Amino acid sequence: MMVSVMHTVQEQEKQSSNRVVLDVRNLRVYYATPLGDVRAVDDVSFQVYDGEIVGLVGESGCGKTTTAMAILRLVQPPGRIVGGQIILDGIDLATLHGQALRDIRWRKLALIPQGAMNSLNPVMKIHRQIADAIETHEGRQPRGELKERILNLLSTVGLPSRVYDMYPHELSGGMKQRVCIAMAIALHPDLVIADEPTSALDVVVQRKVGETLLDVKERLGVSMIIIGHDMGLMAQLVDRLAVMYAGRMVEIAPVETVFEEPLHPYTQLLIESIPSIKERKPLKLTEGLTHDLRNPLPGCIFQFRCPHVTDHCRAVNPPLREVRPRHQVACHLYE
Ligand SMILES: Nc1ncnc2c1ncn2[C@@H]1O[C@H](COP(=O)(O)OP(=O)(O)OP(=O)(O)O)[C@@H](O)[C@H]1O
Repeated sequence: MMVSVMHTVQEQEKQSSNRVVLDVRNLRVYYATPLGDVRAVDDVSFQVYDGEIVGLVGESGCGKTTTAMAILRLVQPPGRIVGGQIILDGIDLATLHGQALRDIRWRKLALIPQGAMNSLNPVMKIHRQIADAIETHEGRQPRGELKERILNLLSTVGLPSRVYDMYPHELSGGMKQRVCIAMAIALHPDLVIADEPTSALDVVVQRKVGETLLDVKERLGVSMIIIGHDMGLMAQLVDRLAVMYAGRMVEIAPVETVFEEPLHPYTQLLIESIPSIKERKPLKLTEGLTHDLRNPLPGCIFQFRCPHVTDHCRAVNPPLREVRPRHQVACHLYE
């Protein structure tokens, strides 16, 4: 009997983790410039499952932040969403405007922006800032309940209750970043997007903030997209890694697969370039030509740096294809 109950619970968990929370389809975001449109995000598709952390990686300028801002519908001019769907719990955010969009933000979808911890208000106590985030969306709350809720949030992100009455300057960088995480989860969103949540923190604190994010995911079951460069931190944190290159998604796979058996030549070079103290390896990934994002040539975007390039790669852009469950790659080598 006990076994069958446990089995049922496991089955339910398995089923719930098969639920797609966010489905990004063929997203295109361009920035208008005097020399033509920069295709910062070009036909990007990926899914985030319930209770999953997806890490978004790729070199500077490949379109990670633009993808995140587009999901939140926060792309600023000269940027604009040119096409695609951003389906969150069955609603296409790309079609929403005004109040409908404001209702979704924070309640269903929360952002921890790059450098969030430095934008806390220096003259406002922590509890007031978290209270503001709650009351802006839910209206005024009874004092006692609000206090209890804020203390609960602080405890969820591993902060002591004395932080409630403190000012930002009294907190370390890691503590401030935890306050930002508390604000992001205050309204129980389904999905949190964190843009480089550990940059500007020292290594030990980075790991601690990483642990806090994992803990929040496990306790609240919230799904997350974490943008970053640090592959070590990604290995610690994420379930799947999504690798972007020059505005395109080139591979998305379970994190162990990315480290052990990367398929896309760019992912392979990215993994081979991770420094190791045991084995001093030469840097495989050279700086090099990419497509001009304003004037992309036909074919694969990685053709100029790819060690396996063929004429077919120069002529035809490989679409993202599923090679195994939850593992997709955009490369002609795997057709
Ligand atoms: N306002 C703008 N006008 C023109 N091009 C822009 C603008 N903002 C971003 N871009 C271009 O869009 C592309 C994607 O930028 P984005 O900031 O999304 O990359 P990223 O991967 O997040 O980089 P980083 O890791 O440095 O934050 C880049 O080529 C960038 O130069």
